[in-house]
Amino acid sequence: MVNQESLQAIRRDLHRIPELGFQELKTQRYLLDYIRNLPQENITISTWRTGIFVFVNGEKGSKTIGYRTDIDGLPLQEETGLPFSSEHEGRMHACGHDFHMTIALGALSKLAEQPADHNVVFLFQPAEEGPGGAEPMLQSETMKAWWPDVIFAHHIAPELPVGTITSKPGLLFANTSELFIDFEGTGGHAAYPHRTKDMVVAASSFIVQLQQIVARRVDPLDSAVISVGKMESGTVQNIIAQKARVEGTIRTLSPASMSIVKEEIEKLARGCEISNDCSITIDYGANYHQVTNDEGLVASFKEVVEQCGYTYEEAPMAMTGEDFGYMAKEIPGFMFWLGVDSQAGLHQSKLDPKEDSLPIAVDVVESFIRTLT
Ligand SMILES: CC(=O)N[C@@H](CCC[C@H](N)C(=O)O)C(=O)O
Repeated sequence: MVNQESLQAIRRDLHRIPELGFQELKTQRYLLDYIRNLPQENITISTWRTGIFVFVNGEKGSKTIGYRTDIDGLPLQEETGLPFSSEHEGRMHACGHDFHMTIALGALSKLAEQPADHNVVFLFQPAEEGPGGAEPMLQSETMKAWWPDVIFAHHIAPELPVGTITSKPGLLFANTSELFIDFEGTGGHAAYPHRTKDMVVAASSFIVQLQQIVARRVDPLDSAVISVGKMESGTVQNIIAQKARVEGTIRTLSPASMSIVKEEIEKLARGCEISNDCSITIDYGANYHQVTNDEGLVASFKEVVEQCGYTYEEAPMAMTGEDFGYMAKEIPGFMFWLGVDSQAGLHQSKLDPKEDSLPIAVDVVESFIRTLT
């Protein structure tokens, strides 16, 4: 029985066991145990690394709808104080993937019992937060065999009230690239800075200059964000640091601006090497393609949301990244935001989404799958 109570129980179980990308072994086990307890007549299960595909045969089976949920957590210590808080030190479902998985299990339970006209392929995808599971999952043999005609996914939106759902045709999420920069100079005694190449100073000035790329190199009618989330340097207060490491992320609304930002970062690095007499290496880590929503699918989805009696609003573009962008690049698709009303936002240690949004999401997902022509 899929209801508020059963969905809440699943969500709380999953919330306790967040795991990082491609380490989601307990999560995969939990999902498989749940799925294997559903009626099996209409479903076929296939695992892929730490993820899972589930194919649900439709009554008519003329079309296949893809529905993707992400399954990984974040490297963050939870501070909600909830009785079902994360049992994994320094790991938290602070991006709502526990909600996403629960909604998918709710919809899967309903379809396994009573299939839709169309086939549905559920993708429980690892590593959305990094290093990116969508692109390799898309290239897997199972995906090729069960290739969907359309695909969709969702994300919780803490700033929206429960009962409100938003999306938009066209560009929804940004292009992203991770950014890891290592500086190496010459450390030494803090009393003799002139005999050293101070990497605290080099990295600090580099970080400040990064913002000038956004302000002066990117077309203001386009948009870019460079955020540094972590900086590490030095050993003790009276030793000048030999090394520094800066970790961040780049977001742009077009692939062209992403190239410009990276070219400018390289130039800045060469200048910084000369002026600080140091060496700098740059690694761009995981890169995600922008999410572009299919106009026709969004229009059909809006109708479904309103027919179900919920509020549909047009979403603004967001600088958030989503590796679902790779799927929507290959297959007509879209994402939507689900209102979950939490004072703390995404990637915050006190994120506390309201669980009464769960049955609403299951209702909308199931109705969309059943009514799509
Ligand atoms: C929805 C969301 O929060 N997605 C993440 C995706 C992370 C991409 C990658 N690790 C990066 O930081 O560039 C986001 O931070 O937007």
